[in-house]
Amino acid sequence: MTTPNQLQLERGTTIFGKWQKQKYVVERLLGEGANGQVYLVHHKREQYALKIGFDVVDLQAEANVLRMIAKQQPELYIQLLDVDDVQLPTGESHPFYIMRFVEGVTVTQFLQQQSVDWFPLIGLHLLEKLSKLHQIGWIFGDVKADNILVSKYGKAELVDYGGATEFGKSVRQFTEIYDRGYWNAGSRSADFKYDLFSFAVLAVQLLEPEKLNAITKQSLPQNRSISNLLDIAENNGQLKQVAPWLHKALHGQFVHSEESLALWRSLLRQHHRKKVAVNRLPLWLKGLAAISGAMLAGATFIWFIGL
Ligand SMILES: Nc1ncnc2c1ncn2[C@@H]1O[C@H](COP(=O)(O)OP(=O)(O)OP(=O)(O)O)[C@@H](O)[C@H]1O
Repeated sequence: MTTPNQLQLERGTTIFGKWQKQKYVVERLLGEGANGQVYLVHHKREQYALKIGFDVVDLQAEANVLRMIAKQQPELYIQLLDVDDVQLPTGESHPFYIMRFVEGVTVTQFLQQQSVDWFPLIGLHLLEKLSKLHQIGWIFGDVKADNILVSKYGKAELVDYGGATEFGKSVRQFTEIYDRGYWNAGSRSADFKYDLFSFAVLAVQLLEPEKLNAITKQSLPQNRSISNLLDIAENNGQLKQVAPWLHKALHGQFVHSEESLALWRSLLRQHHRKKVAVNRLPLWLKGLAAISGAMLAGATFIWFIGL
């Protein structure tokens, strides 16, 4: 049996479905993970993503989840076009399914290529998607950088619904550092707060990767806690802007998903207003503001050491 890292479909390979008799032509590999490989393919002049797996039961379960969510929440634009098996020239049979091709690069690459200033807007798009999923009683489960693709203008999409789980069930698939249990902050039972927690860890990871890495490497499992994450956030300008949101998400204090979305939006608006106000100041006033800022910092320092 071929193992995940042995399978390699060359450009131009034709995938012919055993049962549905549809034909797909491979363009290139989009990505791979523990459950399979995802290829860009074309079919009747349209581009799609084809996920080919190694375990029939796992892939079928994933396809069933996609089908269910697509039906219940059309606003997520999930498409499941075909589910079938293919017999490769090696004689081996593999299950596959066809879904919408999501354009973009991973969120980590996007922030590196553009700027971390895009993070609040990308975060908003993601929270909107998560909230749509929560509305129908499902969580995404495996919120992590590799499962977020970002295209032009910071438009973010979730890929890999393999971890999607109905409220109340045990989370089907998760990645350690984004997991609430890993931080001794709650169970692995699916509720909307689970996704929001992972999103908060993701925020810290995207903006302070080294500091987060140091904590996960150095601290003993029993000593890991959300205060480690909040301490990092306090000392980062971008994270500080959304600190009230991170605090609530990490403590599991949001009452529903829409509340979290509304808070993120209002923090974004506040930040935007501040930026606009500073940009509108005449140059001489900006200088004065900078000087008074420095004076304020100095005064605060003197006040501190005087105590
Ligand atoms: N619909 C899609 N459009 C474009 N790229 C995709 C799509 N689905 C998946 N990918 C790419 O393929 C990669 C691997 O896919 P996926 O995460 O589904 O595999 P996996 O085996 O379930 O991975 P993991 O082990 O992380 O769970 C993704 O990280 C993403 O880069």
